[in-house]
Amino acid sequence: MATVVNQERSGTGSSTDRPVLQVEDLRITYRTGRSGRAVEAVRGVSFDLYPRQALALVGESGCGKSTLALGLLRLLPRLGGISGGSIRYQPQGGGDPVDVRALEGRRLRAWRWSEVAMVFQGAMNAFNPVLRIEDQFADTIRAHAEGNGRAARPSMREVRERAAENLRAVRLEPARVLGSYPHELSGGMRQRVLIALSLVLEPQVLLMDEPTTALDLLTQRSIVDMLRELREERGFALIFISHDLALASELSDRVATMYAGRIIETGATPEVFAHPRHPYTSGLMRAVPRVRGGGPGPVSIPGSPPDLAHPPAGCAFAARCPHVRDACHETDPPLETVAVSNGPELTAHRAACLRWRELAEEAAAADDAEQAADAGQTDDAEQAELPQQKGATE
Ligand SMILES: Nc1ncnc2c1ncn2[C@@H]1O[C@H](COP(=O)(O)OP(=O)(O)OP(=O)(O)O)[C@@H](O)[C@H]1O
Repeated sequence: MATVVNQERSGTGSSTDRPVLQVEDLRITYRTGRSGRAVEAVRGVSFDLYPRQALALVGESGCGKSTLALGLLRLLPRLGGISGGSIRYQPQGGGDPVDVRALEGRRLRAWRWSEVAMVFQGAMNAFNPVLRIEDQFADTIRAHAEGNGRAARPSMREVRERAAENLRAVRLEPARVLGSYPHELSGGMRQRVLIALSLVLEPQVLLMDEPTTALDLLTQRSIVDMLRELREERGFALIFISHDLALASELSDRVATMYAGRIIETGATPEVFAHPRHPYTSGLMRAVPRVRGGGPGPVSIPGSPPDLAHPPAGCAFAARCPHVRDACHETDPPLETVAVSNGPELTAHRAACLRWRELAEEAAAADDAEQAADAGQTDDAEQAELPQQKGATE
């Protein structure tokens, strides 16, 4: 087990870093309807997040990504709650780890935002529409100063200075933005302001739900570049939720595919996308259209995720899996280490599929056959060209 823990160390964090967040067998349950029927939306999720690491959570709608993020921040709606497992947070510069499940009241509010902050989906709804941007900064900075028992209330000048510093960090002109109302800014600017607001208390972890949804492609591009630079400059770890695999591949060091409330595949992002070992991850990748064309067109995954009020026996993906066998309906496979990448990002690649070994062998054989066919075609083409070239020189 000790080796697996070491292999988990990954991303840009060094192997001597301690995880900033350790999530162990986390379970989150919603009570729904009059009967209070239980729906387990997160069903035993474990992962370690290292300083400076960026982890992408991918998967279809309803797989539990947002519930997991809200649970990590203890921001679940009233009918939801953590029903099992643990979340441990390691403060920067040492100190005792924090049991996040045990935080309450003032301590919880002080921890949120100043240690772990979240940028929610939909930049407009996250603002108070009647407050200028500088007042939104003032609210955040002052609320946390009070929460931490600071005697003097930060002055508006201090607020403006801190806000300006953070706005410049997200490439916005403070003079243009501070006095504006949210509706006076473009979508891309609002998203940048939200990122600046979430970073103003210098959290160690930033959670983002769909960081670039509803933005045009060029704006998405600049937000992605900015996030990458900011992470390098400030050294926070990032967890982001995305439906967009291209974004995940660009912005994350590590990816976790979620399905029916579980992580069913995880590993260093380049390794997982080059060699997906769970048929669900492969299916998600095949469902993405290729911008440059070539190769087969996108293929959707038939069916939809299971109803978590009645989770199926065995593998939750079995009903939709093109490689299903009878055993898949009986056994719920655990995450198994399928490969270890020994590059700068030492990470265990793990997948929860009974058939991963066979499928990996089949995929390797198909790759070999394809390469042999390509080589054959090249030889044929060269042979076909030779007489012409000869003819041309004669
Ligand atoms: N407020 C709620 N009350 C009851 N059940 C909920 C609630 N929110 C989510 N769920 C249940 O939890 C499951 C996971 O939902 P969640 O929103 O976390 O998924 P998601 O992967 O983040 O989807 P999306 O990408 O659409 O946000 C849903 O299928 C639903 O059954």
